[in-house]
Amino acid sequence: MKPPAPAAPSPNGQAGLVAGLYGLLAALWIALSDRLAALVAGDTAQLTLIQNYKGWAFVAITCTLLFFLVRRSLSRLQGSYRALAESEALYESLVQVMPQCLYRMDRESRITFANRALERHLGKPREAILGHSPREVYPADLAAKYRQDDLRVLQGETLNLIEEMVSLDSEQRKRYIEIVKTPTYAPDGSINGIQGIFWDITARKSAEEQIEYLAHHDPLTDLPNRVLLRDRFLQAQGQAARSANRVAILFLDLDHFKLVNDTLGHPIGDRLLQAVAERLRRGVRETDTISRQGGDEFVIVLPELADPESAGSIAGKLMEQMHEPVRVNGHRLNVTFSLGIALYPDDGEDFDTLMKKADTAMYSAKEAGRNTLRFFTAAMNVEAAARLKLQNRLQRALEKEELVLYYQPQFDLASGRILGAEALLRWRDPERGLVPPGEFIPVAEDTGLIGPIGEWVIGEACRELRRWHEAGATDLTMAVNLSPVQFRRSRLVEIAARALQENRLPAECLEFELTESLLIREDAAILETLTALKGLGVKLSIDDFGTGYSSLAYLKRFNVDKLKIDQSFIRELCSNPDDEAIVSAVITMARQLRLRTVAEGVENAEQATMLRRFDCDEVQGFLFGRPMPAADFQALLGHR
Ligand SMILES: Nc1nc2c(ncn2[C@@H]2O[C@H](COP(=O)(O)O[C@H]3[C@@H](O)[C@H](n4cnc5c(=O)[nH]c(N)nc54)O[C@@H]3COP(=O)(O)O)[C@@H](O)[C@H]2O)c(=O)[nH]1
Repeated sequence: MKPPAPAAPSPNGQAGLVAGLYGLLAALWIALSDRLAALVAGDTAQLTLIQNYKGWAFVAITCTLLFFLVRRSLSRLQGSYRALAESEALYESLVQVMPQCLYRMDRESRITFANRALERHLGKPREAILGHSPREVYPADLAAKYRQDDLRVLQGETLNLIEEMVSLDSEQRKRYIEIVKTPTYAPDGSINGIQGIFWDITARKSAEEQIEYLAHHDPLTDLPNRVLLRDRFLQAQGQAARSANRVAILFLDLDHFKLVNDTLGHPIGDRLLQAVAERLRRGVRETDTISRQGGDEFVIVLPELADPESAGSIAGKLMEQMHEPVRVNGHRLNVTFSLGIALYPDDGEDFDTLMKKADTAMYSAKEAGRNTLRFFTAAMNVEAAARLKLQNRLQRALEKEELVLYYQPQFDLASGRILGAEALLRWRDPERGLVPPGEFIPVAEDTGLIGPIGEWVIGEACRELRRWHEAGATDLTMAVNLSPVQFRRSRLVEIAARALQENRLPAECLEFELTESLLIREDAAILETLTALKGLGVKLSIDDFGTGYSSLAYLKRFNVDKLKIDQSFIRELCSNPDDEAIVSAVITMARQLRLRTVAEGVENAEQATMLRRFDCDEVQGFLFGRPMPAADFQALLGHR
């Protein structure tokens, strides 16, 4: 917008006023002075005298008048000069200290004014800027863009121009600026140039870009997140709809990742996720999108697939890629995952439906034993609904006191004396009756419910053992199963110590059954917990011995007391020479290491006879007694 002209007194008007006043005074003097002199003079001599002096009087009066008028004008002018100088100084100081870059240009885009901020921005002194045009400062494409904008301003098409542009600073780095350009006007109102003010918004721009990136990526793995994945799926869906191809959604969940997190700690878990992300990246095409959904879940969108089999073979390759263990901080971790596949348009049209179905298929792969893949089928929906229901109901089972412990007796093989029992969890579900632990413990581990459930099991097993001791069976022991997940989540040592103290039980009559998978992890926290448990005086045994890992080093490191030979070796002990050899070897080795042995799953007398021949210390199995409710176990004790 053209600026309004400042309101100043007109010089012609001022001069005309002075001349008019003077003319009026002179005319009045000429017309009236002689008459006035004749009127006031008493005689001719007096009149002559007055006439002699009246000319001088006129000069004196007009000089005085001129003096005051000129002085008034000059002091006004001086005031204006002073005000102008002050405003000029103010303007100059503001313009020079302002952080924004300010410049003026003529119609040919030659810079006629530049403030210090612009000098700093360009890294050049004012002399090197003035008289030059952006063409000499910026690369051709940038200068051309600036000139285009300038022409619009010069034509008055766009008077104010605010836009984000790219500029180059003194080190030729790309900077983002926001700029306002307005025309400048000559006194006759014509546009004679451009003035521009711009400021650096690079920091804001990169913060915006960072926010934008974070909104679409997973910070741990740098992979796209669900938001970006949805976008990519929509693009792939559009292409597939045109080409009559398919899009596959692969839902991957690492097997036993919780265990890694819970036993080796979150930093190792994070590194593992990063390593897995890297391997997945290597296993897919540029056009495929891998994303992390959070936790240990990854989702891959495969666009433009000709047939469902292609999705299966890509998924198979990804699984093969995991065969090589992942090395993290000196740990060699075997990584497998369960993978579910849903296809567009076969299994659904929209992203959310397909994600849900791929997730359901992944769960089905987990249930099928993990480290496998499943395509979605309609029957899986029914299973998924059942699993969700189980999760919700298990949450309430503990509060509603629906969990119970059964006790399976353990015997000294040589004497047949009852030594104690293993506490085995059951869920007395009002809908389904007695539910075995295998059906709900994995769900409890997945949801974190194993913490409170495990705490209740330890407390209840100790209360029951107290009852037996009070009934006189003070030599009996109680074995309790521990889930590896309980090791990091709950305060295991504190819980065990409290249960023993509240029930006034000696620590050595409580035994924790641990899995081999827990012990092979070289984790300081696990070692610390096990050492503290041993410090309390409780016993440790290794459950399902022989089915897990072949490293026996942990037997020494964790100071265990007992090996429980897995029932899979006992089942065919009398008919399979391999099982016979394994059981015999384990018992011999345990004896050398001064560890006790328990054979579990003993179902017939032949097995018991052979175990006796091998000098096995203890037995547990249906031959001697099934897991039973507390009342039945107490009755059993009454008959000893
Ligand atoms: N973290 C926790 N895990 C628990 C708890 N309670 C049980 N469990 C785990 O569930 C597994 C299965 O237990 P269950 O279904 O009770 O089976 C036990 C016995 O019933 C069964 N058994 C015993 N003798 C025989 C036999 O002669 N034949 C035969 N076919 N089965 C038999 O073996 C299971 C006991 O095994 P183990 O623990 O290895 O001694 C169970 O293995 C636990 O892992 C719990 O409170 N917390």
